[in-house]
Amino acid sequence: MVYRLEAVRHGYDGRTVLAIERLEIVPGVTALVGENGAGKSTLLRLLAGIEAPRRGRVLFQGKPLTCADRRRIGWVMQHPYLLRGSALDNVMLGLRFRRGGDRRRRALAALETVGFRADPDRPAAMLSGGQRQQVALARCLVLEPEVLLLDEPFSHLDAATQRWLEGWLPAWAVQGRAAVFSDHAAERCRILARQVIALSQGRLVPAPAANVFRGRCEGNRFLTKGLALWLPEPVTATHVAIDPRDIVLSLRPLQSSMRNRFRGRVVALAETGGEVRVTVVAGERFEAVVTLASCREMGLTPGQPVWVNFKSTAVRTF
Ligand SMILES: Nc1ncnc2c1ncn2[C@@H]1O[C@H](COP(=O)(O)OP(=O)(O)OP(=O)(O)O)[C@@H](O)[C@H]1O
Repeated sequence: MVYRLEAVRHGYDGRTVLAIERLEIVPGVTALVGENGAGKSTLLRLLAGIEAPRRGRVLFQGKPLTCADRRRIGWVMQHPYLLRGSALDNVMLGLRFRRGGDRRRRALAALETVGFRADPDRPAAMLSGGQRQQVALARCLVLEPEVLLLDEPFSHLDAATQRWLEGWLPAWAVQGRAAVFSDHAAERCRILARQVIALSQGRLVPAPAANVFRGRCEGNRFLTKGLALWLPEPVTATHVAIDPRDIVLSLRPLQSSMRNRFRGRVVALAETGGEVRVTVVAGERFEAVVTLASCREMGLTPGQPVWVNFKSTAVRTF
């Protein structure tokens, strides 16, 4: 195990933004997924040792994380800060305090590893967002870290570089190494990562971070702002989550045992790898995943009325 978090509470200005009772991160690729402000970057900063939690412990390879461990952990920020000078200067900079000669050769090799195709002597100020990400990644890799923490690494990359990173990340995170990245694309997280950590409002959620609604329980109903959902049994909870794959869309009310049925309207459709993610507003904003074939069969288009159906047992509470 690479990390273990125990009873961690962290926040700013007296506000708790992260509350994690227990979390273990294993070697390989781990994805952090959640809405804007869910706490992904905050968690990455704790894993990087840049900030210490207000309460609780972050263990790194079984021992409390210390400043000395920081040199074994590479951290690439969402908006990497590059210094003046060339791309190559930026990568060589990290090697200033490291032993071993031929810093230029090592830095060039790191740039090549991350697929940097521009002139290494090009001033950093003239690089694109994606190239800056690559330089920041190379600057980490040249220090040969055991762990890589990447904050939304895909967000500024063009399609080709995204594909490159999708292939590179799992290939790097082998032999005990760990890579943790945050992302908004739940699909990519599921494909790339061995472990997906879903966060919502600073808490771990036991489901993909889609269809997470806040509210209160009343018997075996859960009341959100816009809906009353059926639960299998009365519980106490402040949130519910429904896996998008547990939602059945239909053009007419279904004759079935599914107790949760809501009439709504399609607002967006996004195709990924033979599947379509359909966003429907039906009291709340739902995401459902359907096959391309059934999407075509139903003739789903934005604005179309549809029914959102799911079983009470598909509603997870926490
Ligand atoms: N330095 C800070 N000072 C005050 N509040 C902060 C600070 N950093 C983060 N926060 C707050 O903590 C919460 C979690 O923020 P965080 O950046 O970790 O979320 P995130 O999941 O990474 O979001 P995004 O996907 O938008 O980057 C937010 O409400 C944010 O406003």
